[in-house]
Amino acid sequence: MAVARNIGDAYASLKAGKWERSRLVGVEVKGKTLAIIGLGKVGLTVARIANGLGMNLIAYDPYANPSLAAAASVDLLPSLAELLGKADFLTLHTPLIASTKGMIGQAELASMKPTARILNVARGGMIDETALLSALEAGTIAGAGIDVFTTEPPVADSPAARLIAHPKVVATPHLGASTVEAQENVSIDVCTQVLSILSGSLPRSAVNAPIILPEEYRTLQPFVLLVEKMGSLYTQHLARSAAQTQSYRTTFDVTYEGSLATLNSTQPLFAALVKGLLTPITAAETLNINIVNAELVARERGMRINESRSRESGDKEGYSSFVTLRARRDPRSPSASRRSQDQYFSTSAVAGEKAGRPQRSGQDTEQDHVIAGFVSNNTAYISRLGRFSTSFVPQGVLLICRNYDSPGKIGVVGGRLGRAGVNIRFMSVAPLDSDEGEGEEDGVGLGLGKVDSVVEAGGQGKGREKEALMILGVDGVVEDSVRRDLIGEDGVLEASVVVL
Ligand SMILES: NC(=O)C1=CN([C@@H]2O[C@H](COP(=O)(O)OP(=O)(O)OC[C@H]3O[C@@H](n4cnc5c(N)ncnc54)[C@H](O)[C@@H]3O)[C@@H](O)[C@H]2O)C=CC1
Ligand SMILES: O=C(O)C(=O)COP(=O)(O)O
Repeated sequence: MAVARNIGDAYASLKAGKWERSRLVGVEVKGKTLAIIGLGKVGLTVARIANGLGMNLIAYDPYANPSLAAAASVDLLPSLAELLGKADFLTLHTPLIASTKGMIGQAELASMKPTARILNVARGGMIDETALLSALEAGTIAGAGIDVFTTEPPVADSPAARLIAHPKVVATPHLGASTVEAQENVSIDVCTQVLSILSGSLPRSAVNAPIILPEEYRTLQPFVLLVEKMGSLYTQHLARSAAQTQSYRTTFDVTYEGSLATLNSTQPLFAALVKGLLTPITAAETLNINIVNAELVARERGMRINESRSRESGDKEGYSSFVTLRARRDPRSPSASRRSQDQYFSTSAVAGEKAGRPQRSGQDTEQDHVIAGFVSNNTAYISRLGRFSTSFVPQGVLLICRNYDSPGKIGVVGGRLGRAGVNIRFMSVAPLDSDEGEGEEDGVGLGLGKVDSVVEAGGQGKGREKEALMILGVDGVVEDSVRRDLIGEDGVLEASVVVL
């Protein structure tokens, strides 16, 4: 605003005792084109404010999130060259890195309108100070607003110092973040993040992690919880044995479907999966898993995690985003060996690809264990557990029973828990998934270290009867003696207790 209305020059002139109204006529920003280089946190904030001022918004940022840009009414252009010729105001909001250093030099300035005004409040060095000075003097650029310089404070007589002295330049001594509120917010942000990382949550803005914008982070958050619970449920309920789990031979295919597939980064989900898989079998103090170290931890544990995305399935079970975790126990199985070692750690499979979609029915191998889930109203739900279709909130202590789908089972389980004084918070009966055949063992169950959930099989002789799962959310502890009592001809085939 100061550059558009010649505030710096006007201020100096008036203080010098002059009254120069006609020399200091400015321009409106309304209806003008604001070109933004770098549509990150600051760039997007600038765009939203400028939108309110009635400006047309264009941006160049090869890594920007197109949906966030569209939501802020910003037209993302494919090249810097296309952007420059259209700009009435050009504002830079990138970091100073190799690709941005000197990005606006003599040639770029020459390609701009002579009425254009340039702002750099990001980092000194992105605009060539000597070239800008010449363009202002030649009248091929109308004005500049500069908060940051190649050397701070600028050396006397340097191009930066001459820019500061130039009447067409509004200059400030790196004051972008210098407000009472910003300093307070920065302090709060730092403390909040230190606290959250120390308590085991994901870092939101680590410098050595991908950029995840706050909007994206909010979308991801409930899925982070879902995926962590899916991993934990897998380890506690579906992994076949502690020995196999601890050696982590298992290969995991995790598929994000629907709107989740459009996210820039799924690294928080990857980290949550690793954390969930390890939580039930790892000492708490070694569990500080986050987006920075998750891939390393997975590699060290020999876990093979293949992420893929699919934009399809928006209508799957009525939810717009869906996560499927498929565990393949033998990485050398035919389906696994098709992928190269490197691809196991791929975190960027092609959006819309069909390859990563969970394969159903006939294509499930015996060894594959499947857990699927979705988020509704910010709450995570499990929609498939092993061979069974279900819908429950994965939280707290759960007693999971596999039984023949015949009358009386609920009474047996309810009665035994009642006698043990265990309160049932909710119960969900899960039939076989419609794609599943009957009578196959699904390998449910397994006792795992920290979680007291040894499973025993009973009544195996009736293999042709249809089965179902009973999932009970309970308050407090289910003693192992109670769990064992449930297993038998009249009750259930398997029972396990998981803590989520
Ligand atoms: N003057 C001051 O006091 C302040 C300056 N800053 C500076 O503002 C800049 C932006 O900060 P944030 O928005 O928080 O950063 P950010 O990391 O959220 O956004 C930077 C954006 O630049 C984009 N980018 C990276 N390389 C690019 C390239 N070659 N061409 C086009 N776009 C590219 C990235 O994709 C990203 O969207 C930083 O340099 C920061 O240090 C930030 C706050 C205060
Ligand atoms: O946050 C930034 O990038 C800044 O440039 C702010 O700098 P400061 O913290 O005021 O020294």
